[in-house]
Amino acid sequence: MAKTKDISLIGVPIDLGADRRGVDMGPSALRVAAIESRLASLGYTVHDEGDLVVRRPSGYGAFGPKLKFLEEIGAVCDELHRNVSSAMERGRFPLVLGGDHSLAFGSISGVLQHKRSVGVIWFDAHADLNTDETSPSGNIHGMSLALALGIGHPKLTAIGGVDKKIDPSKVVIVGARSIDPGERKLIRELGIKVFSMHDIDRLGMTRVMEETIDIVRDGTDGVHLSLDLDGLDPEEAPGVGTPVIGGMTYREGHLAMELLSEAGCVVSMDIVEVNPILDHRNKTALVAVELAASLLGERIL
Ligand SMILES: NC(=[NH2+])NCCC[C@H](N)C(=O)O
Ligand SMILES: [Mn+2]
Ligand SMILES: [Mn+2]
Repeated sequence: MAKTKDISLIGVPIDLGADRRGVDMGPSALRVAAIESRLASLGYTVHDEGDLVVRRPSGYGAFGPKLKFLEEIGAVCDELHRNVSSAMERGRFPLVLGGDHSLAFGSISGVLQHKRSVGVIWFDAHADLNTDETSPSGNIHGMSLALALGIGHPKLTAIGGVDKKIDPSKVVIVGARSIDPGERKLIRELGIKVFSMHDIDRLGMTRVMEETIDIVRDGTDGVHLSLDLDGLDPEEAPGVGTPVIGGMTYREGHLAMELLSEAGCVVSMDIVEVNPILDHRNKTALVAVELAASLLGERIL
């Protein structure tokens, strides 16, 4: 699908944005699941750029339990912003291997450096639209979409340049089934389009993705896909830290990727929340690699 034939794999071994430890081993689990050779078999030249360095904290840090590990997460997102940006500068497709979902505002700000306007598809059981004021947990992985919209702690929203953020009318959340009260309020205020599991059940994935693609592609010059594995049902993707029952099936996930691949609009991607400690025989990383391969052009026939 993508016009670019070079992919940069950027590992971000961070688990500080979430409560359950172990998601920092996600990049390794995805490599063990053969992400590099799978994408190479589709004709891409894959450049594995290794992992970013994540500082080890001693406590929650200066901002306390309402914004846990803000300094370390901010530092790694700043670094990721530079890495994604330089991959795009070299004409490569940045594929970010997480790590928890806090990293996404770093990758999105990197993409924004190169595009006038970017659409975002947030594939997730959650909305990740909390701020330090609304978050029930203080975990930054539940705040990253809000941060990408420029909402949240200024120390984090400043990453990548304050003036350029994504437009809420160009964001679509797909697969949501666990939304906090403050997030619901923000979704209404900003008019963010959400296809919840209820909508997927009623409309079917084909219609959901057709409408999603229309929204994110219209008036933008590229789409960032942020794929949180907990969007899938825990039956298909058990290795995640915040599983929510009633998610997408394996086929629904694939169909979404195949339709996106046909649309040819995705320019960058995150794979996040793969936690091998909670997984069964690397099942979740293997599914993630399947989905990435579908997105990047693999077909049944
Ligand atoms: N990326 C994720 N898995 N986010 C889960 C967020 C859970 C909850 N909404 C919170 O803010 O704490
Ligand atoms: Mn998420
Ligand atoms: Mn999630």
